Amino acid sequence: MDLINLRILDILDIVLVAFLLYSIYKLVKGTAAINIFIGIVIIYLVWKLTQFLAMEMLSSVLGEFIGVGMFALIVVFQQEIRKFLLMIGSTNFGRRRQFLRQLKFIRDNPEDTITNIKAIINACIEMRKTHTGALIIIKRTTSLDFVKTSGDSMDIRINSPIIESIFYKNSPLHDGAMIIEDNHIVATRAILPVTNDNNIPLRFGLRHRAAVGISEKTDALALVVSEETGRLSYIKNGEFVIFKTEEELIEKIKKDLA
Ligand SMILES: Nc1ncnc2c1ncn2[C@@H]1O[C@H](COP(=O)(O)OP(=O)(O)OP(=O)(O)O)[C@@H](O)[C@H]1O
Repeated sequence: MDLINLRILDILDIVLVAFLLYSIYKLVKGTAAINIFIGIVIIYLVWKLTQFLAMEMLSSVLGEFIGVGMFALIVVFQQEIRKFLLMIGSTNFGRRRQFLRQLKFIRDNPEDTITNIKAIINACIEMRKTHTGALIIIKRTTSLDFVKTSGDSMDIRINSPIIESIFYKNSPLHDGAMIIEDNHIVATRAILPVTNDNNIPLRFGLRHRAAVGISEKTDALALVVSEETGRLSYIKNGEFVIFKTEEELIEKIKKDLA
């Protein structure tokens, strides 16, 4: 019986390690960190080999290096570790969030709690036509207080004309990002952290880099209307999400907010 238990646990152990390694690989894939990740794996394998071959000196040097390296890793992979923890946190909290939302419906007015995605996308469609640049951030679970404080605080229930007029080129509020929480615009002119990802094509400037940056550091969703091309982009978890039609985009955002 014990043997069977041990085997099941062993399999579970291997599956979990494989999942962990795959998650780390997925996070660092396409970034400069992939080379560091491969470097660490190589050093670890060489260390294990020197231990196996009883090469005392080299093994102890590499052992020391790996010991100190753990702290260095936390510094080097700070952003990736943050993203990883966020990824775990948001999947676990997904259901709880839905439950809390349902509780909120009972307590609050649904017009305040359910984000009017259609109104946001309709505003984006209008802004596309006129090549009006826009950067809209929708909060999920992570607090956006640290970016809200960089802009102007507001409390406006979402509707398309308001969004369009905020981003209207001559509006004093058009610069920076708009922050949305539930069904309210809670800040405008917010300054977002810009991503360091070198893989973003050069044609994307600071507006897009800021959208990628905030979606890397938090679980917020970002919508960008390009002033240059009129293109509408949807960014989640630091990546551009592909969609064919506006209806498909609305469905995707609905799902991501659920
Ligand atoms: N860190 C930031 N946080 C919030 N908004 C920003 C940030 N950086 C730039 N922006 C906004 O993006 C606007 C223009 O940026 P830029 O032209 O470099 O972006 P872009 O990605 O090329 O977008 P577009 O395609 O609209 O030109 C700025 O005027 C500002 O409103």
